[in-house]
Amino acid sequence: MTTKQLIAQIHKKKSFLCVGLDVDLTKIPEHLLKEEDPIFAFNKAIIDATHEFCVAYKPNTAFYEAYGIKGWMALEKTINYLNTNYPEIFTIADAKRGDIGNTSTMYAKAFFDDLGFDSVTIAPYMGKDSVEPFLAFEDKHTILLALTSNEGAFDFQTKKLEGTALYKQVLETSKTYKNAQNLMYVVGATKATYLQEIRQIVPDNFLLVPGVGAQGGSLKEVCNYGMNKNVGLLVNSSRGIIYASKGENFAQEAMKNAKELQNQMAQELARKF
Ligand SMILES: O=C(O)c1cc(=O)[nH]c(=O)n1[C@@H]1O[C@H](COP(=O)(O)O)[C@@H](O)[C@H]1O
Repeated sequence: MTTKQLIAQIHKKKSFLCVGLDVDLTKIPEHLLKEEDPIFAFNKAIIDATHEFCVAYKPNTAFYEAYGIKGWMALEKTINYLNTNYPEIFTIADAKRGDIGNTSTMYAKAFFDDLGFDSVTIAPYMGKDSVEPFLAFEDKHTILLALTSNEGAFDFQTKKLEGTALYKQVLETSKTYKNAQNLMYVVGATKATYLQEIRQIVPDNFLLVPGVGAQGGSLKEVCNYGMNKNVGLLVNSSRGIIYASKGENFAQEAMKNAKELQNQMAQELARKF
């Protein structure tokens, strides 16, 4: 999906919500555990109930890898289900990869060619030659970790190196990479006050913003500081939506939570556009 198509979907649905599909078998309704593939059954129900209110889904691959071959097959079924039934939805493989060049090429093939995701999250620590193999897929998006939502972000990301915070160097340097126009960046909602400065460095790129909901980030602050002329935001909530209820009505309750966030987003969009 192109950035232009993503922006059109955001305006059409009045939403820049990304629903995180972080499936934990201990948290899903018990009746689903009897299904042949409980993870996919859960995802299918959540997707069918929430797709009207969001523009993206983000399965975090850890939650699939943890269940071995069955988990990986559930991930494959989930992305195939999305690509077949909801091709207008932007898909993110939250895999946080990045390695020496030839290995990154294989990761890129896995998520872009084999699974058919629109984008993948990448850790920038290994630098240019670890990121460019993902950017070589010109019709795909590479989402680089910039300033993450967790406490450990202060260990390295905000530390100054030659006078400039490391996360700012990630933003500046990655702009020089080949096909940098296909870069998006992760900025945690819990770090919303940093967004003003981040927008000075990357005014045009989309930002994937996790951390509203379970981690306590504020959607309003994210919008105030992070929205650009093309909206430029995908705000993710995982647990806050998909685990709204453990009962038979889990999908309806997830829909209510997705709709509530979408409503808030529609108000923010109406203020700006
Ligand atoms: O790359 C991410 O998506 C990510 C980056 C970050 O800084 N913080 C963060 O929480 N995430 C992911 O976003 C999701 C947040 O989930 P909830 O806290 O349940 O909404 C998880 O899949 C995290 O791995």
